[in-house]
Amino acid sequence: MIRAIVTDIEGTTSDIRFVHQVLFPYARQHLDSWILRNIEQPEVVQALDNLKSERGQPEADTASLISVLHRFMDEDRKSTALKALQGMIWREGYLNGSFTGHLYPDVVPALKRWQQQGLALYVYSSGSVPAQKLLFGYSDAGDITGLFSGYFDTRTGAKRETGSYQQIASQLGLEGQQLLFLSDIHQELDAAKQAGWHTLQLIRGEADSVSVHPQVSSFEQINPEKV
Ligand SMILES: CSCCC(=O)C(=O)COP(=O)(O)O
Ligand SMILES: [Mg+2]
Repeated sequence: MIRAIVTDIEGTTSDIRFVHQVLFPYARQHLDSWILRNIEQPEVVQALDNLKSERGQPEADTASLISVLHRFMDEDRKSTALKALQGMIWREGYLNGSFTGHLYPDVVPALKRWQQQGLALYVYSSGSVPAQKLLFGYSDAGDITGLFSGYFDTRTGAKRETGSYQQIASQLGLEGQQLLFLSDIHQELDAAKQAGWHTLQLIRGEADSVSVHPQVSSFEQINPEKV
């Protein structure tokens, strides 16, 4: 029996185009000036120190770190340091009204229904936990953070690694068979399935004929009692 649902964001609750055509360009456009303006903020120092560690370059200067961050953005690298900094930059965009977090219209009614059924709801995304809270806190449907009991990001591990799902299950005190993971990416679902989780693939756009996971095109089609 499913006790908790863990959802991906990009391509699952929210349009990939919002992430790739709104959020990522905003971070790219503001990255250099934002870092230089905030270089002494402890969370920025921490993220840049983490980037130096990720790169094995403890002596790297700010200019070379900024250039690494641009390369990571070009490659859509799920670097924890980049994701932390993107989240900090997006905060300004949400607060100044540049954008709101996109949600497919079927998402909030389903989340509310599942919560009323007694299921606990969680998020697992490569976006940092603060970035996840911003997207759901300043979403098209207003602040829906109250629907979630917790958030996981790459600090728990990469989304295509089975160990990440074992780690999340252990932190939630649940068995894999009590957990359902929703994602658009079959490699992420493969990793979750390997950890014993139930899986459902969201097909919001292009078909995925290689996937072995059950597929739906909307949260409306999901009945957690029948997975
Ligand atoms: C918090 S929304 C931004 C998501 C993001 O930064 C990202 O890289 C999406 O990665 P995911 O693994 O969730 O597809
Ligand atoms: Mg996704």
